[in-house]
Amino acid sequence: MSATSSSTGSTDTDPVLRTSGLSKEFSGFRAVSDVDLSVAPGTVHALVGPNGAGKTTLFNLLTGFLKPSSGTITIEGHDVTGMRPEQIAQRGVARSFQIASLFEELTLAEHVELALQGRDGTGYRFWRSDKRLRRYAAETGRLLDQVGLGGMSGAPAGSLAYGQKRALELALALALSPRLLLLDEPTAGMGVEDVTRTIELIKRVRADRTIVLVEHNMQVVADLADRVTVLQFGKVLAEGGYQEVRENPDVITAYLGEAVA
Ligand SMILES: Nc1ncnc2c1ncn2[C@@H]1O[C@H](COP(=O)(O)OP(=O)(O)OP(=O)(O)O)[C@@H](O)[C@H]1O
Repeated sequence: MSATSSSTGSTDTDPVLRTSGLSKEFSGFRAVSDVDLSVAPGTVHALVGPNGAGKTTLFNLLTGFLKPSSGTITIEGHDVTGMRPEQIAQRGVARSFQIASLFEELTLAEHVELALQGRDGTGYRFWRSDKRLRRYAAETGRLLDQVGLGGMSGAPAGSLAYGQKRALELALALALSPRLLLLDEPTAGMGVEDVTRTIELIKRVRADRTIVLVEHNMQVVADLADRVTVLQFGKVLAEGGYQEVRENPDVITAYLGEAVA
């Protein structure tokens, strides 16, 4: 016997995330069409594809921010189809937060402490919970260190540079101790140095978890992804290792089409 059974009845080689026939229509337009996706435990799985291929829509379906028109989503063997984002989060899934969700005047430490309170279900009552927040000080420090913001815990989020804000978002997602981490374009809008730093950061935090990332930057995909799913027109065009998919003639044609457009 090579795989151990967990309390959910799944094994450690079963997919962490699986979709079957997953589709999303917007007024009759199929943005995601019949997608079968299987994400193996402990892997970094990239979703790529030309503009408008359906990556963000698929990401939003996986995290419960959109409800599928048809098909199913299972996480660690549990059917989560149609569940709300917070119900999916309770299953050990976190997505990267958007910068818009940061509060300019709250410090980095306060952001992380609030995320930790949210994880523990103690609510977000930060205006009367000084004692509670101190409970989280050590964990907060560790998380900020992990994303390279250790020396800045008392700084307001509004004072951070763009790359640092993205690093803080990652710390907020990690605060939920997710087994499955979903990252939507973690390097979007970054300069070369921040991209390199983010790649190293994701390499550090990938231990003991599974990561799905939507990413345009092929260098990032090449460096990080064990498996790549290429989408086009809402459908899976190809899947495999990075080298395998980049040599796939259909993928080359899809990206050339985008370059010409
Ligand atoms: N809420 C919506 N209503 C109608 N159409 C939508 C909606 N959201 C997305 N679409 C359409 O669905 C298709 C897929 O969009 P999506 O944003 O998922 O693609 P993407 O691969 O993430 O693109 P990009 O790389 O440009 O971000 C596009 O044609 C888009 O216009």
